[in-house]
Amino acid sequence: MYRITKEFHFSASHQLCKLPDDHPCARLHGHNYIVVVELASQDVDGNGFVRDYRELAPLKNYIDDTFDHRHLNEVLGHDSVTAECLAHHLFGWCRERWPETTAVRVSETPKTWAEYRP
Ligand SMILES: Nc1nc2c(c(=O)[nH]1)N=C([C@H](O)[C@H](O)COP(=O)(O)OP(=O)(O)OP(=O)(O)O)CN2
Ligand SMILES: [Zn+2]
Repeated sequence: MYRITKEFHFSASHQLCKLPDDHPCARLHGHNYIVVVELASQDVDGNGFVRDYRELAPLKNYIDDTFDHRHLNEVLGHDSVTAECLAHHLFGWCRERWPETTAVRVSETPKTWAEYRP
């Protein structure tokens, strides 16, 4: 099995309104998010690729246009935009376009990662 990953970055605000008032993440705050998409395949194509990294450019465009420097509660229309939620959302977006998508990971801070892998 071959696996490839590509990393994307964006900055955004969010507020986890379901958390208790004394939880710091219940306050409006922001992160420099990192997104990693993973694709896997038993075989490579004639170029030796699972998929050309350059074909993942639409994900960069989607992230830049939809999430970068925006308020994620407004973008996704709810008050619980966790890293898990973002990983799940972006997994669905990628899987629709690239069937070899196996996982999406999202980092909010240098110490944390959430992954969606069905
Ligand atoms: N499972 C999850 N837990 C938390 C999420 C999340 O998306 N999934 N999100 C948050 C906050 O939005 C934010 O990410 C804060 O995380 P935290 O680790 O608390 O960040 P700190 O830098 O404050 O951590 P320190 O331990 O103080 O370094 C919270 N939890
Ligand atoms: Zn946060």
